Amino acid sequence: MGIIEKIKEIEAEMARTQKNKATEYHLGQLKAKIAKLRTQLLEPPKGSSGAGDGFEVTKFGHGRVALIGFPSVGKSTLLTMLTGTHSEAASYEFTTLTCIPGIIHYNDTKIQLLDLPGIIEGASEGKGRGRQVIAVSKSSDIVLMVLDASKSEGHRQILTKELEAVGLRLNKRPPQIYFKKKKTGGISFNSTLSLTHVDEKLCYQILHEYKIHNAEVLFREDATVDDLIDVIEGNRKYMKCIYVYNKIDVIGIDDVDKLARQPNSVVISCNLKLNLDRLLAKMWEAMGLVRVYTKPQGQQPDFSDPVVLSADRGGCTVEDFCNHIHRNLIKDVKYVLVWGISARHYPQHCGLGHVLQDEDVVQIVKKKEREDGGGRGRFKSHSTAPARIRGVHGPVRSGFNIKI
Ligand SMILES: Nc1nc2c(ncn2[C@@H]2O[C@H](COP(=O)(O)OP(=O)(O)OP(=O)(O)O)[C@@H](O)[C@H]2O)c(=O)[nH]1
Ligand SMILES: [K+]
Ligand SMILES: [Mg+2]
Repeated sequence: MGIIEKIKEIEAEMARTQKNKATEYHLGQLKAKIAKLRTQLLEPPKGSSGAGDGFEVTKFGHGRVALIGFPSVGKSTLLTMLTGTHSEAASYEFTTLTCIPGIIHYNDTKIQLLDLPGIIEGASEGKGRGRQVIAVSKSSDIVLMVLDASKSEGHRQILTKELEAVGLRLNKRPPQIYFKKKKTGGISFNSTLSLTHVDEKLCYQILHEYKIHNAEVLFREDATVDDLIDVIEGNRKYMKCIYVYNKIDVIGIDDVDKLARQPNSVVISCNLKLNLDRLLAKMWEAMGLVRVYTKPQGQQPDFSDPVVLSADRGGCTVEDFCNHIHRNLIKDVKYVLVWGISARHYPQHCGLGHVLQDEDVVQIVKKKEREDGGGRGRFKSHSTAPARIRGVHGPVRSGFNIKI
């Protein structure tokens, strides 16, 4: 029996089993069995490199966004609109057969947008190009799930299930469960609060299913069996997802309003060019990119070319910033001067651990080098730059006046 058949069989058994206190251990065990099989399913076949079939597109820019959706929801139309790169669009399904990259220029950064073939129910088990599409979406920073506003709301659930089946967790944070395998000592099970979904016995059973007999488990929230399995599997990818409802030109205003009010959702129309700026703003926000402008000593900051950092990819500290500029720079840095949202006063003297925020300005002060203006006190008395009020003032550069 193949892996998919085994999964189907267990799913059928779960559907047959009534949910109650007496069956919860058995159901938990079945869930773990399915999770293990799904992980097996994800292992690339021997001798293959994973995605394959022209789907490996070189990463480019400061972040990567994948367009995931059923066929003919308008993914390719959207890529063409946002990037200017042409991707064939047509009224028949599966027009796009491979991965097509484009570049969005936004807020002085470059974001790689990937158009992908449509996926359908069963994609996680290899239907259509599901496996390749999913591999590419895992390689991206966020997902735009493109949906046809005129079609069933159920599509969103189906796609979410497909992505969950391969270990993607959309708009969720990792469960607050500490888990560490040990060599000896048995299993220690603890929690910082009273649990309503999992007890010691159930936890033991799940661990047993994974042949884990020595481990430390600490629940820091009232997590579920699924959460526990996610933590044990350890291969889940937590990603932001924006639900993009396209084609609002063909539905009524009441329906548009309902869709627009859902969390993490944007309603658009490619045909009428409606709300695309809102989509870009949401996408940007979800990516959490941090632009840092460097200010050479004695000169105005260079506002044309930010160093782009990200908390998810590499971190946003002063140290990350320095390493971004040059990997040997760090040993010469005495401290840095920071202007912007992360600074309490301008300029703030900061060490390597200081966490930078979007649109901060940084001047590096090297060892054996005098800082700007000959000293902190004097510099401070000259710095009158007002803190930027988001959304009211323009970007920091316009309201920013650094005395040099
Ligand atoms: N009414 C309307 N139609 C749209 C809109 N955007 C795209 N379409 C149409 O929807 C059809 C499918 O568009 P595509 O861009 O090919 O969709 P896709 O998701 O890339 O499709 P596949 O590559 O086949 O998965 C085309 O006929 C488009 O013209 C829109 O905002 N409103
Ligand atoms: K199409
Ligand atoms: Mg397409």
